[in-house]
Amino acid sequence: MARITLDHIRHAYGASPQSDQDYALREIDHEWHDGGAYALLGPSGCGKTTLLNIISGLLQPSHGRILFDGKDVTNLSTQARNIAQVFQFPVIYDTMTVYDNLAFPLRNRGVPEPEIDRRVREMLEIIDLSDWAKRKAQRLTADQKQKISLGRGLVRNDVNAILFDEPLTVIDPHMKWVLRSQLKRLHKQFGFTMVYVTHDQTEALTFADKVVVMYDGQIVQIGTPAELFERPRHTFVGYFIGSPGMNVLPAKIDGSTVTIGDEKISLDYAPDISGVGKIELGIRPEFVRIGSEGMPVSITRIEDIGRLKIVRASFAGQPISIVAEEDAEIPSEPRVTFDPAAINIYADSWRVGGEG
Ligand SMILES: Nc1ncnc2c1ncn2[C@@H]1O[C@H](COP(=O)(O)OP(=O)(O)OP(=O)(O)O)[C@@H](O)[C@H]1O
Repeated sequence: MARITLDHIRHAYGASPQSDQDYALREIDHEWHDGGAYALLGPSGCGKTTLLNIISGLLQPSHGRILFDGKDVTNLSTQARNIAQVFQFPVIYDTMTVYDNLAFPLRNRGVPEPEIDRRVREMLEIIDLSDWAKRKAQRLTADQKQKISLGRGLVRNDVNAILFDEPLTVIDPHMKWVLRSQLKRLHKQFGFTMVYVTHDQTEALTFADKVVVMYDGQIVQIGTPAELFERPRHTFVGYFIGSPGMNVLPAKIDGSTVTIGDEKISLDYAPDISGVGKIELGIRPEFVRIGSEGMPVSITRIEDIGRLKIVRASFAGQPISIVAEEDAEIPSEPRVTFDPAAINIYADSWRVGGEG
């Protein structure tokens, strides 16, 4: 397995790019740990597949280098980089048996037959296809075929990294959950370096130790699920992670006092906002308390979601979401307070000040 260094990578699909907008990937400069499980998460078109293809060698970046364990592999093919890939749709040999499909990448590398047999049988157990080993792959369902693709990616233990591009799209919801848990277990057991592309936050947050959030051709934050929830570095991370997403309210700041409409909130620090245009306060709906204390709100709608309810309201002329316990009493003249430790201040969309 390898440590992956993305050394000042940029990529434009068109010739002679002029501005940032012409780049599918703007500058990316990061090092990913050997044995880490990373999820690349972001909306359609943000550059996830472009970055994955640069790591695998399917695409040469317009600028920068990619290194595996410090060795420059920018000009090496996928095969020479020794990468396993699992794509959105199954890539298997229909006319081979399930067993032979799994054995294929090992036979290709000259692994001795007894070792192949041991590893293929182990993988058949993991993907729950032992009873199907002797069947031709063409008779299988789409789910089962994709399980073979996953198995083919995981059966080799000599790869530098395993890359997954939305591999569970064709899998039914219950099986998705099962396979995701199995991937996580395999990662713990074998310590593969894994990079997993998805636009589904649940998938990213359950699979990865580190989630790489991408937006508009940039990595806006790399963090644990808890870090992304508690301290979103960019307002996009706040909106994108969490359901409902973070409340982001236009604000003004004077020293340590934030003003939203006519309401004033004191911080225990004075954010450095010199020379910045747009100021916003971010607070997650889980950290807004509703009751009879604090600043007035007017309620628009209440959505019951089981043990909790989501209150949609208007605060200082701005829409705001609040998560409350199912049995929380909401007074006829409701008011809100913000948990001071959960307030984030953003200057031109990037978080400023405060610890963490
Ligand atoms: N072969 C190509 N030629 C030109 N532009 C491309 C090509 N492939 C991707 N792009 C553009 O590059 C940008 C990033 O695309 P990319 O496929 O990497 O995003 P993504 O985050 O993987 O999206 P999705 O989730 O829809 O797959 C998009 O604006 C896309 O239109």
